[in-house]
Amino acid sequence: MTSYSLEQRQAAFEELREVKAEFAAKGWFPGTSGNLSVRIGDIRGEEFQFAITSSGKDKSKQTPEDFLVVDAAGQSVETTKLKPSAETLIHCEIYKATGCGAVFHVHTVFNNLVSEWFGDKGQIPVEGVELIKAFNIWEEEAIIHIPVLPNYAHIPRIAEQVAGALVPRIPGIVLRKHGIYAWGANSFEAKRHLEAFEFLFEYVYRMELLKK
Ligand SMILES: CSC[C@@H](O)[C@@H](O)C(=O)COP(=O)(O)O
Ligand SMILES: [Zn+2]
Repeated sequence: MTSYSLEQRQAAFEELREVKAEFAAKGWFPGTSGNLSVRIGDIRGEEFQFAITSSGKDKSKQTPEDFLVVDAAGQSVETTKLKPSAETLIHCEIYKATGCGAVFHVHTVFNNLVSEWFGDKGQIPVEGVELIKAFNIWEEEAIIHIPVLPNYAHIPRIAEQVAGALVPRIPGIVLRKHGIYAWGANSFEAKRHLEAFEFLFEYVYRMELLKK
């Protein structure tokens, strides 16, 4: 059963459309990769719905078939031929575990490089960089650790590990040699978090080279 209005659905699609265009301009959707979602309405018990990008589309193009609405199990709640993102179950797990309002996923060269460099350690350390304030971490010279999970072809296998891998104050999780999932209370916050993560990954990558 759906618990949102047509206006809410349209507003969610519009929000996704804007973020998608901005990320596309940064080159963050190579080869049809990446997926974006925003929750529509509140989480009611275990029930919630969210708008998500449809699978396999060129996310740098804007078309009338870019988004659809799914439920907490990742099933479409609308009669449509569109398929939700192949990684919808990961979004479901992040919404359930965090109660967030938006989840954004991109593949970039920097997130792939650092995920592999620190993959065996299971976390990417970031030491004393100002931009961690984007995560509302205000301690001076704080050291944070961004979790890295192994990447599996079978998405349910990834999804079942998400909740256990989350680190409370870090609004993101990296899949090794795949990409990052970042989230926030709404799309504004999720975007701020994702942009901060990508800045930090480039910083970490370049710093590792400087140390050599
Ligand atoms: C085309 S490679 C990327 C995909 O395998 C996947 O990881 C991805 O991010 C996009 O999948 P999608 O089903 O379009 O949401
Ligand atoms: Zn992906």
